[in-house]
Amino acid sequence: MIEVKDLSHQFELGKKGKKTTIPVLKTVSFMINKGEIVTLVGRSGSGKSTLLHLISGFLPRQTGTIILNGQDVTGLTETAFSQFRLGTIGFIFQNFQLIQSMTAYQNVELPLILNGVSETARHVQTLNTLAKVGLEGFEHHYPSELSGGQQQRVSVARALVLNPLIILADEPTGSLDSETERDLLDLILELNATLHITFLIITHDEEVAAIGHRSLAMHDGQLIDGEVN
Ligand SMILES: Nc1ncnc2c1ncn2[C@@H]1O[C@H](COP(=O)(O)OP(=O)(O)OP(=O)(O)O)[C@@H](O)[C@H]1O
Repeated sequence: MIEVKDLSHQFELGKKGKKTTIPVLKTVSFMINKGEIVTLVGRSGSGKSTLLHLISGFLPRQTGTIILNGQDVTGLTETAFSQFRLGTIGFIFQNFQLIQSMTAYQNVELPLILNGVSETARHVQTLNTLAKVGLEGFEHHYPSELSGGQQQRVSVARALVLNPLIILADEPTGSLDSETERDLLDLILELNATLHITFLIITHDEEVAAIGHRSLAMHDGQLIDGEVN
């Protein structure tokens, strides 16, 4: 489902004539099968977010190959990648990244609007998805009127609404207390079991790492052997 081959990345700092190159990823290769939950662990600065941003196309690839659901995305134009991403990948972030001026309903409806779904179908899918994450009755609440756990559920619903095959998550429980964290982990396990969504989850948290079928460990931009839980 996710295949990464010889992916390297470097950032350039400084102005012309005084440029410094920082190698952040060094020929990273791995494969994740459909339906796996894989956690990505490693010290701060080891390159985890950079790897996730390259897989999602948020950062332009420099060298190496990324294949998602059998499609080599490295040859796609930015527009084609955006379209592909919309129907294939959902995202969950530590700080939820909800649009504050929109209700829970509107936040979840947005990907459907971007994907050209009709208003009637949008209504059904948005309500169904909010129900799936246990947020019936909270449709008209703004993010500021929801708890952290509820906001993260809205962001999970937004990630789910276009039926993605893959969900990429960057420290999804980083802003949650331990009880709310457990609820979110149970939701991830349920989505994986019922919808067979493949998850790649960056985490520093042992409880999160424990739900993975496997763990990939990064060190200084390189992948050191993954562990099977
Ligand atoms: N836009 C950028 N420009 C320059 N350097 C960057 C940029 N983004 C990240 N870096 C550097 O790349 C390295 C890897 O960063 P990255 O965010 O991928 O690490 P991480 O493992 O996700 O860390 P954390 O666990 O703290 O989120 C760090 O040294 C960081 O300073």
